[in-house]
Amino acid sequence: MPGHEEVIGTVAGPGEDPNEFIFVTPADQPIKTGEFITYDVTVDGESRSVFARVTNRELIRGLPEGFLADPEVGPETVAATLGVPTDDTELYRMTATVIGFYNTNMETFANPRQLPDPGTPLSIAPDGQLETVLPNLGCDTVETEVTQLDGVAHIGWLLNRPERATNIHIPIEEFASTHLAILAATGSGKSYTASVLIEEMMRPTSRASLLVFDPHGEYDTLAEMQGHESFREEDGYEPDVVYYDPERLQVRISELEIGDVMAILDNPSNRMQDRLSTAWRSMQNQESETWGIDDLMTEMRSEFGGNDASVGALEWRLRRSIQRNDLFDPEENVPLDEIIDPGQCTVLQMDTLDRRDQQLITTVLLRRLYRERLNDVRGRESEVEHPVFALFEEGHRFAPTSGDAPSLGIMRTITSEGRKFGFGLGIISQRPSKIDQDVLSQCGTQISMKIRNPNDQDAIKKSVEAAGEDVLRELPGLTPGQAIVSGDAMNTPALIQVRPRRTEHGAGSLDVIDKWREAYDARQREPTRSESADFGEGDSTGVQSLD
Ligand SMILES: Nc1ncnc2c1ncn2[C@@H]1O[C@H](COP(=O)(O)OP(=O)(O)OP(=O)(O)O)[C@@H](O)[C@H]1O
Repeated sequence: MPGHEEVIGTVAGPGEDPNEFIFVTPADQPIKTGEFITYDVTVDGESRSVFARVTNRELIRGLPEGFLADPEVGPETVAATLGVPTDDTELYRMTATVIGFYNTNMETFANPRQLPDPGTPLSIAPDGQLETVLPNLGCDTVETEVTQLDGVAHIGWLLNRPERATNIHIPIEEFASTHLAILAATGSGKSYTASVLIEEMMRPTSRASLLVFDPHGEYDTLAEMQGHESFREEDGYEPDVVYYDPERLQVRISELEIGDVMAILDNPSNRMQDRLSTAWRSMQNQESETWGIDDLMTEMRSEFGGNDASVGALEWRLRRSIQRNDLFDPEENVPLDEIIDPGQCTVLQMDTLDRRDQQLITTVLLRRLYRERLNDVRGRESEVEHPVFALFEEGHRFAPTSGDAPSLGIMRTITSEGRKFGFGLGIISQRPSKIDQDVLSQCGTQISMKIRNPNDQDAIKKSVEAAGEDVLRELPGLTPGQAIVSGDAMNTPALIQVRPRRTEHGAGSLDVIDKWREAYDARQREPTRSESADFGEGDSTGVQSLD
């Protein structure tokens, strides 16, 4: 309450936008843009603390005549309220946007639809209140102790405040059901932030069922959660971290849909497409789910005759692209019960698979999981009887704006429908402009970090409606680990410092200079070939042996 907190400035008058007001503050008040301030107003006869965000800051020297929007509030009044002398005082002219007062019935902000009167004293919003009202935690009082709530993820603290002064806990259920996007340029802390959230989701209070699609092998160190005391509970809980290596990733051929097969085959002619679709459909209508390319060819020949040129050409392509690729198998499929379990984080390591194979295994796995979630919610027998959250590194690879990624269709389906079936997706990407707009705009919670590329900034602005221009202006200036959190998990966007990981971070870039120096030193210590030969070691050259 402003009455209890130190006054840091005074309202001068309205700003340009209907929700904006201008206030002045002396230079010794370190108010940064993005800071949350508060003032009291009476709404329907009740005194309310309204929160506002500082969006702009300009230095003004002295108090020019006519500066204040309301002529009734003279410079002396402002200066007197601030307790500073009027002569030679440096003042800042600040712009703030009203967020609203926290309505404990609606459990979110309500806009009072009236700007503060000129002369209204302003205070810095108290840390404890911000912890309760900034994230969408559904608290019914601003005094709630958020660390006591179940299912919250401690992601970090407000950037404008001292370290750990205003901790931000976001509701896991919100981002895990209405999807998440983590967007940032390379090296800005995407996989670090994703790992922080994984850690939070795997703690004893949440025990999530997570699947990480990892095309680069960046999540090796999550295994440290096993045996780490922050993740253990007295009832015996400890997260299970399972690494699934590429050799174990297999797709049963009958799980492929005709669209997937067309994407695998190089540009088949219309006639080939026609032949293949007919035969594929008849195979899918069979009872057996374990058939291979030989069975498919038998079917095609019986339909179109053994001498059909298109059938011959298809056979060659099918054998080359499917039969000889270890990813596909007439029988084997990744068993869902090996990769999905509550309290289990499975990392699907796809680093040795090419892009097309990564997309195909992803397509088929997502389709199977979605089917099982649908069955579960509809009361039918299901292999996956609990919600699932799947996280995608290089999200633009699986849901690209252009190209023919077979995974795009199922990614769109899950982002638009998954919420109803307890299936959430997290898309991580350094190229937001290369992610399908439908998929990106369905990601309800966004964590945006440093992004300089103008196209990527535009993509974020378009899809991250919740963040607002003034907050997004910060994007290019962020440093690694700093982020804007916005969307469903927040009542209003906030600029945060992501907390340090509990486990080691394994995805840092190589320390090139150290590696060169080490390699050079190692090379210096090796005996040269001629020295080895002198000592009778290793291969000697023909010339030396003749000597
Ligand atoms: N919250 C943080 N606290 C401390 N250090 C951090 C934080 N976030 C990122 N870093 C540092 O920044 C480095 C890069 O982070 P990270 O590997 O997550 O980047 P990235 O955006 O995933 O990069 P890439 O696109 O190359 O995978 C980390 O190795 C770490 O040193």
